[in-house]
Amino acid sequence: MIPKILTIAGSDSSGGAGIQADLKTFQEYGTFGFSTITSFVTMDADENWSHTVTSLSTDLVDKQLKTVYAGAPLQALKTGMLGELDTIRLARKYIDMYNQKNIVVDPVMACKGTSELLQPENVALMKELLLPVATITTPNLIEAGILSGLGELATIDDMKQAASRILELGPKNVVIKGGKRLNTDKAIDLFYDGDAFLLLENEKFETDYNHGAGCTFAAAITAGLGNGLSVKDSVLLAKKFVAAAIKNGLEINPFLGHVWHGAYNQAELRLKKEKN
Ligand SMILES: Nc1ncnc2c1ncn2[C@@H]1O[C@H](COP(=O)(O)OP(=O)(O)O)[C@@H](O)[C@H]1O
Ligand SMILES: Cc1ncc(COP(=O)(O)O)c(C=O)c1O
Repeated sequence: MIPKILTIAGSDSSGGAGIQADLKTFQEYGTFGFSTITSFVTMDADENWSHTVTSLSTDLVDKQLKTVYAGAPLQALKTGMLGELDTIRLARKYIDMYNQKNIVVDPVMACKGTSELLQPENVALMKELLLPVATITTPNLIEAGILSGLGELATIDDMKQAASRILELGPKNVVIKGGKRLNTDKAIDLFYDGDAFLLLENEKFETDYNHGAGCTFAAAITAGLGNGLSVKDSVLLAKKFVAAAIKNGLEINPFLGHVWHGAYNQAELRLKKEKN
């Protein structure tokens, strides 16, 4: 049976991040995507692409979750941008009610290109209710600094310290995305399962077309878990998947460029075609 995967996240109408990134990625992984939308992120072209986040009522979130969980069990769940505080409570309620496994918590706190934090008051509740049940959490460098309480992270050693602190909050695994922000030649992420640190590296691409990279990476890990891969293998494959998506990023509008979620499979297909 095809793995069923749910994303509880915000909608990015521009198509690169949020729910849109998640569903595209789930599909690329051959899994069946479900969604519960928590909020809408809209961007204003007259205001230099400034972001506005409008949250959905908790009642509507509840109705979506009821719909999703009415069917058979879900093999994996990803959380992204969470709207109201009650939405976080609801997510936890459904996780407990349906004994949900394979939970990826992407602790989305800000959109790329904006320094302003999105719903900072959510961070405390996410720490309290979602991180303790997470199979893995996927903070970027800024989010890892905030979750760990260590502030600015500048080195791999800083990332290791942050990873240890984040694991104390309850998730079974953590991957901190050094990505473009870490001052290294390669794009380096740090995976930690409580036993050993593993550095994941790939070429750092010179591109600004990276909108949606974080969502795509977390969605790929979720779909890997849903497909039955181990946590480590899911992370290793997701790193390749998102690297291809960034390498083949697309100019979408005058303000930003998106990762191309279909790039990894298209490259595979091309290779297969060339072999035949
Ligand atoms: N310029 C880049 N070249 C290669 N990989 C990158 C680049 N920027 C980010 N990545 C990778 O993309 C994934 C998402 O990271 P990042 O963009 O930092 O997340 P977020 O969108 O949450 O800030 C990570 O695996 C990171 O290493
Ligand atoms: C709904 C939503 N979720 C998450 C993000 C974070 O995106 P990224 O994957 O680029 O970090 C954004 C950014 O615009 C968004 O609109």
